[in-house]
Amino acid sequence: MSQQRAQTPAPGAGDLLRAYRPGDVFLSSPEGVLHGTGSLAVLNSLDAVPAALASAGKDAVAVGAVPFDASRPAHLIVPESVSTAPPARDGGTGPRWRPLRGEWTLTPVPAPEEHTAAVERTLKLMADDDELRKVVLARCLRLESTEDVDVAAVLSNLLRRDPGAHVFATPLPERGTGPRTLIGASPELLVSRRGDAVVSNPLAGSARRSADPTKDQRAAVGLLTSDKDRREHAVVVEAVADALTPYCRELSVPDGPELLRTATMWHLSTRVTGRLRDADTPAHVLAAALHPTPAVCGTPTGRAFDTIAGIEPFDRGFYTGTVGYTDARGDGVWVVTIRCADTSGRTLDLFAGGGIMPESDPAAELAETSAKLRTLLLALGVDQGA
Ligand SMILES: C=C(O[C@H]1C=CC=C(C(=O)O)[C@@H]1O)C(=O)O
Repeated sequence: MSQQRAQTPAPGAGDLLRAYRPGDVFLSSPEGVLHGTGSLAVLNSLDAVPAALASAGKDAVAVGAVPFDASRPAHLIVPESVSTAPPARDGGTGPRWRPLRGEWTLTPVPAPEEHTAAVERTLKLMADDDELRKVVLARCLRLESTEDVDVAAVLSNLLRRDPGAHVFATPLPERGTGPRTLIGASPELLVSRRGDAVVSNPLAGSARRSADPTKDQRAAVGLLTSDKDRREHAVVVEAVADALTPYCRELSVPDGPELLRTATMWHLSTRVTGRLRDADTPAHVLAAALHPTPAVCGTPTGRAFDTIAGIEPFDRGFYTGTVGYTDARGDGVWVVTIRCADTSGRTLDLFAGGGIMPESDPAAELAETSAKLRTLLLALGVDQGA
């Protein structure tokens, strides 16, 4: 395989954003920005990453997406050329707002009342099965435009609204409607590895933010003190700690969650940190061990997975999978693929889900998915009910 090239002189985050074209890979996180062009290799499994990186040079990276159903093919790329930059900054220095052209038609799949009914069915299943503690149910919102979707503009708007999020755009296998892209702004770090330092930041438990500061603060305090949300969150932290324990000689799990805010949502958040037992364990191996956490699937994993397959009337595809990169040293960042869309041509499929606990209220769960869909809708300039 040819050697991957790195760009010099070092560019800034804004330069990389301006250079992005559909078909490229772009990942921005609080740790830095990565932009890859061209492709030395396309891999359909995380298992193929080490061999591909070994032949692509000492600074090579493999980057891309793994679907929710990890038994299905991943889509990972070893780009021909990779540029990196320090993190995108907050405080008015972000990219300018880029309006999208065209008129939108919105089609929810399933219809909102069917999602509520699906939550009710799930609650019934949980009532009949003591072991089924949590199931994450999602819905899809299909947007059709009268114009081709300007993916670079959506990426720029996501980054402008949420510079601290993990903002990503990565190509997916085409489906006959032109280049296809997975794009989003995830607040949830599945795992990062730098040397022997490991970090995972599970989220679960959500409240919609408000433009009114008093209401916004009330929503945050309500979330932090909600027993139901703290239990929903604890289930995820427990699973993350269990999955990382075999790989870590030290693991630190805070006693209780703190609040994390995005432009549209409050979340309960726990930052789990550790030190690797074997410093040769690469980032994507940790990601594979963690995925799918109960933030996107449920507890126990197998039973929740089957429940989702029996109830959700659409294919999650890459939504609730993981997206990220591993480099030739084994360092990398993998995030949970949420607050995202699968787009090609004039179509965007948006997704949002929420954790169903035995005490969940179906109407509140529907409202939570609507609030989460706003991350993408607002980046598209669509400010109407989802
Ligand atoms: C599944 C999603 O969110 C997860 C991450 C954070 C909070 C969640 C919740 O409160 O239910 C979800 O577990 C989504 O945004 O589609």
